[in-house]
Amino acid sequence: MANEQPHYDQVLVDITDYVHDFKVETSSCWSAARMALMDAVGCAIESLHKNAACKNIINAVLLDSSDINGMRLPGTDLRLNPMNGAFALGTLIRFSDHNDSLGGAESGHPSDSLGAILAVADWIDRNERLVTIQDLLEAMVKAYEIQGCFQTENAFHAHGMDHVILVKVASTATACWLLRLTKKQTMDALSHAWMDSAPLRTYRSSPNTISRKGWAAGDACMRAVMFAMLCRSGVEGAPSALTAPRWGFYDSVWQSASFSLPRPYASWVIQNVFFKTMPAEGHGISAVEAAIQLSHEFRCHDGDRWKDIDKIRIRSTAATLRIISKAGPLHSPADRDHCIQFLVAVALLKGSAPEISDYADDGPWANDPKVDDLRNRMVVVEEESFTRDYLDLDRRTATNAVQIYFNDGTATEDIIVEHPVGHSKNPQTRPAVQRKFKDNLEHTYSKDEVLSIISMIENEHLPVHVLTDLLARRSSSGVLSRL
Ligand SMILES: C[C@H](C(=O)O)[C@@](O)(CC(=O)O)C(=O)O
Repeated sequence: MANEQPHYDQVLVDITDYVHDFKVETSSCWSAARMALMDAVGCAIESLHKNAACKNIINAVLLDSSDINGMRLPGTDLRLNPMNGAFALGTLIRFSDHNDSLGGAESGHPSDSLGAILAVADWIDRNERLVTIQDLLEAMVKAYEIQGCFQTENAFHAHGMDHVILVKVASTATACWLLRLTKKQTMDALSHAWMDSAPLRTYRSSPNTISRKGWAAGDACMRAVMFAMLCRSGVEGAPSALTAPRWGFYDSVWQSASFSLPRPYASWVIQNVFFKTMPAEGHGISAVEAAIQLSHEFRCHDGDRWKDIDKIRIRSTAATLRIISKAGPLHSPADRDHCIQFLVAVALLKGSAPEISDYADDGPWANDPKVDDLRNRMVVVEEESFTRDYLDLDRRTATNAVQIYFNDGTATEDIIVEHPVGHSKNPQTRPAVQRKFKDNLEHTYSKDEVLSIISMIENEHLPVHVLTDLLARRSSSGVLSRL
């Protein structure tokens, strides 16, 4: 075979042209990006305060690192190099399964990339040149779009791959843009992201659902920043990383000649993500809403009333059955927040949505026999029309239907929820996301500080470090400390 230098793959060219040349202009897009930024920052602060396991994982990687001019990790007094910062922030945002998500042939969390974007933006702003809130928001719009366009029609899970490959690609592209790499350097860095491929998604699925699903995004963010930094320093890429016969991504792992993309990259995704109003796997959230409604109507959370339940039927999408329908013991918080039967049982018994502490091994529900008892009475089936509408870009429903059958032969209405709160088509979404942000921030910041953070996010000219300075918290000793 002739060892000719290949042209850059079209996928690399298109992502690069988009990330360097696209201009975000519409005000609805800026406002969507602000809301996404607030939500993701809130999720990071929430994990820091409510998820000890998350802190242990970050500590294990950071050791005692600190960098005097480093990016400031929100909620802490850590100053980190951008790679460590991307790991830590990406993990904090994602760990509690509360950050925004997007369905499609592949599902995923577009805000995972903020781990890389904010780490890099803050680090550049402190060390090299001004980076404004507007730059940060623009990078978010672009990362969301790249990840979301790939998610729409390409099922990475069908190849065993985890969707964080897209976090890696989207974060690499936007880190390169923020760092002002040339187009050639950007394509080189992107080629590394594709060559890196994806971890196996077995850590997200039964019987191996483990906490790695919560730090995989941090890992992807960290590698993305590393590729951008390497290529900035002149490291070469592999122009045909995807299309090279035999060894490229397509021949090696994709078993197909290309990806399918729904439309040219623009700014659709940021305006259509699903904001989670409860920390739970996204495909189960409308079932939780239905279960809460039923719990209130039939007082399932009252005393022994749950014992009158004979059967619970959940109709759902193929994605739900593939990702979160599980029988048998649940072994960890990750296993529980990825189990639709656990989510519905807790919602029925509590009469409200599960919270982070409800998943803990020593939490109130993990060892409550009522939960398993109810789980055993559930039947989860696919409703093909739900799957179709979920994949239909115009409808994008996230439907579950829940119906309870009682021992006396009666049954409840079949409660169908198509657009749960958090969906862009649900009018309650914006106020709910604003409430969630305030609740998450008020763990750490005073009400006045929360108002200042909101007005900083609204100030497009503000240097990013001014925001991250306000988000930083001193430890009681006033010195740099680990989490
Ligand atoms: C996007 C999903 C979620 O809402 O958490 C997902 O469950 C998707 C998946 O497992 O494929 C996730 O863990 O990222």
